[in-house]
Amino acid sequence: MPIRPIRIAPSILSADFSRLGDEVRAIDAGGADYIHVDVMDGHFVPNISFGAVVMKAIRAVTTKPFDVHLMISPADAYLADFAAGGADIITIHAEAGPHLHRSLQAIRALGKKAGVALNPATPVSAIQHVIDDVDLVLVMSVNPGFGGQSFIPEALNKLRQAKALIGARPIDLEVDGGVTAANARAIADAGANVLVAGSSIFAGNDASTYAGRIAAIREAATGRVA
Ligand SMILES: O=C(CO)[C@H](O)[C@H](O)COP(=O)(O)O
Ligand SMILES: [Fe+2]
Repeated sequence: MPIRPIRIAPSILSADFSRLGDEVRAIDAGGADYIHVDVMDGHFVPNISFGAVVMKAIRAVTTKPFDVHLMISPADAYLADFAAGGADIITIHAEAGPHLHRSLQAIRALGKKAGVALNPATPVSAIQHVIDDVDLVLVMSVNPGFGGQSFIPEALNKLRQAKALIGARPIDLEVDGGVTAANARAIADAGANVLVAGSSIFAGNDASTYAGRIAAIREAATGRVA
C-alpha cells in the first residue's frame, strides 16, 4: 500500500472553458482533492492555455488546494503572480530554466509548496540535487502540452526511481498524463500518491459523471471502495 494518502487532482485543461467556474464547482463537489491547473506558454510546450488571471478568477469558487503545473520557461518572473492569485502548490519543470534550485527557493519564499516536474525524456537524476528543496515531484507520463494523450508505460519505471530517491522524505509523488481508472492501480503500486486526470474525468463535460469517475480512479488506486 502507498504510504501517503491517494489524492485525485482533476486537470481543468479538459474542462469546458465557457463554464469554467461551474466545472470547478462540479469537480469540487465530486470529490476532487486538488484542482490541477495547467499553465502553458507556447514556448516550453507547443500550446497556450491560460495564466494567473484566469486561475485567480476560479479561486473564488472552491477552497480545494490549487496544484499549479507551470509549463512555462522561464518561470521565475511569474511565480509571484501565481502565489498571489491563490496557488497552493507551484510546480516548475526541471528543464525550464538554468537555476532550478533558485526557482524552488523562490516558491517556498512565497509561502507555497514547491514542486518539480520531469518530462518523459528527463532522468530522475536531474532532480537529485534539489530533492531536499521540494514538496512534490511530478512525473510526466505524456509529453507535456496537451490533454487526452496516452499514458507512456515507461513512466512506471520513472515513478519507482523517483520513489527511491524520495525515500522517507515527506514529498508527494504525482503522475500526470493519460491517467485512467484502468492504469491507476499500477501507478499507485509504482509509488505515486497524487494522480492527475483530465480527459478521463471531463470527457463529455457532463458534471453528473464527475463524482463517479473520480471515485473510480481513487478506488482503483487504493484498492478500496469508498
Ligand atoms: O499537464 C498536462 C498536459 O501537459 C495535463 O495535466 C495532462 O495531460 C492531463 O490530461 P489527461 O489526463 O487528459 O492526459
Ligand atoms: Fe499537468
